[in-house]
Amino acid sequence: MDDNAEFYKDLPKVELHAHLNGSVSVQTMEKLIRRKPHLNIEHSMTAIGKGQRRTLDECFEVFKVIHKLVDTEEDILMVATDVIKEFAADNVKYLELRSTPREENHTAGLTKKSYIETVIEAIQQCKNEGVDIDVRFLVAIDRRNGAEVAMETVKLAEEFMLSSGGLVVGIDLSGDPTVGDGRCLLPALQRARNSGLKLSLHMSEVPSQLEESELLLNLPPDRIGHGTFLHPEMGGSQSLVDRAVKGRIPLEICLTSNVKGQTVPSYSQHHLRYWYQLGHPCVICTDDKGVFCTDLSQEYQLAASTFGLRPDAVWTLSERAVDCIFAGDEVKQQLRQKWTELKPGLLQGAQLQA
Ligand SMILES: CNc1ncnc2c1ncn2[C@@H]1O[C@H](COP(=O)(O)O)[C@@H](O)[C@H]1O
Ligand SMILES: [Zn+2]
Repeated sequence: MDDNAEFYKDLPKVELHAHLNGSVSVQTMEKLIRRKPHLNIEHSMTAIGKGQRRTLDECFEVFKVIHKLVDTEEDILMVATDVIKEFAADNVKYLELRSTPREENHTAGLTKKSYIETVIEAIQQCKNEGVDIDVRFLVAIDRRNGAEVAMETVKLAEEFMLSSGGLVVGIDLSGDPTVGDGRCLLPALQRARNSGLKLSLHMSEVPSQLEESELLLNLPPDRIGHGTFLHPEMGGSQSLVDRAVKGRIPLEICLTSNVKGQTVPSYSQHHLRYWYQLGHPCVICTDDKGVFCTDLSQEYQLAASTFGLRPDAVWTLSERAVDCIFAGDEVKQQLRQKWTELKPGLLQGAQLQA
């Protein structure tokens, strides 16, 4: 990696693909482990360090461990405020957090509703404290839980879309891609779309999801998570690519997540190359900054060093991400203004160093 780390850190950024419980930092994890010593959980069980890789299956085991540590309103409030502040410290100016509402029978009071309320409370607390970041929330559907839970989740999201003052903006479809069938989730996703919730769907994160991806693309989604195996060279199809291109449906790109989860063999073989060369909207994201030990600055730096992007191209990548956010035009305008103000100082500095 080049030593121009400061440029990537100072770059104003937009984060659109961050799972709350995958984004928990080492520092926050320490606090959680101290709260629940009886669980005998060690750091090595909650993160995948430098140079390490896991199968995607093993990644999903990590989430199970983290969920044991984060199972009360108090935990969720702490985790969410810490995560928001960490993104802000990394110069993320706009963040869409996503999380799967859980109810925990053994802990008094945690319901799916209070789960969402607690995340919203964290967002509001950060706002009241003047943390310099605009945060929105996507309510997540875990595909393994089936059609009924998906519908229930959409109804909850609809309620909060109306009552949260614009904080809940959409739905995420995620969870272990090797489990469950996206087909049965279509009615819930369709309903979400009709009610004005935006859709960000994990699609073709693993091979042989061709049919499912076709159905999901018919909705269509507002953004695609990963899309690793959509294109023909990866066993996808030209018609899938054509549809994504025609709809200009942005791809959320998570380099380290894909390499550490071994769905992509190496950074240089990442599908960002394919889509970037097409001129398709691609947004650099972290996915799970805690689990994969990264941050958004590092992901931008990796994209630049892997694909030879000069500072002005990196700037354009971060600026274009603003076009892909789910919040309305007014927010987009405010962000564009911010980017315009910051541009001269940052690019001049980068050119001098280059
Ligand atoms: C690595 N690639 C991935 N693919 C699919 N889903 C993923 C994921 N990474 C995270 N999640 C989803 O996010 C949950 C954890 O955050 P929340 O408890 O919701 O905040 C995981 O349980 C999974 O459903
Ligand atoms: Zn994801």
